[in-house]
Amino acid sequence: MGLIFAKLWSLFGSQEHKVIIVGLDNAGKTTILYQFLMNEVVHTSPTIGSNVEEIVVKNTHFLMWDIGGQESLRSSWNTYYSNTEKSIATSKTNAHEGEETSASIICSSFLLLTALIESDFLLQKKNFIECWLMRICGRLQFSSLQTSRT
Ligand SMILES: Nc1nc2c(ncn2[C@@H]2O[C@H](COP(=O)(O)OP(=O)(O)OP(=O)(O)O)[C@@H](O)[C@H]2O)c(=O)[nH]1
Ligand SMILES: [Mg+2]
Repeated sequence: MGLIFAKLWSLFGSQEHKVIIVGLDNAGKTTILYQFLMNEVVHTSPTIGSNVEEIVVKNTHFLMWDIGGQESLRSSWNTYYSNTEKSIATSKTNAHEGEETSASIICSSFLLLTALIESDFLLQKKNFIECWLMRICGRLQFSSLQTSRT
């Protein structure tokens, strides 16, 4: 685990990195963004367009883009992908549609969140992030991937 984190951290360096949070409407993207930022669950409304916030972990700046997931907005998702190094995917726990989420995005999500979990800054969010990851793993049957990374 430590080795994976070291490799990831060397990739991140001390620059600014663009991260997008994608998923279907009502999946919890905006909730996650502000949970990262404020460590609390905030009241949300459906996102029209996007929200963007900066999170600083040590010297690394993550520009987090939370993109609206309503059906009418999904055709614009690809416009957010330029210069994006990492994506965080969200899926509903009780919706069949969640399976549309691609495995590659889930893998990226694992890599980024594994790094964030190891950082001092987000240590207090460890339980929240782990629960969320397990939720995704359970939904998409990725438990073997999680095991292989520990
Ligand atoms: N029970 C439960 N509710 C959640 C969770 N995450 C988000 N919610 C609720 O789900 C609703 C939608 O959350 P949002 O974060 O606005 O969803 P979103 O993915 O940003 O939705 P769009 O902006 O429409 O794409 C809100 O009422 C949240 O409080 C969760 O983990 N558990
Ligand atoms: Mg939203």
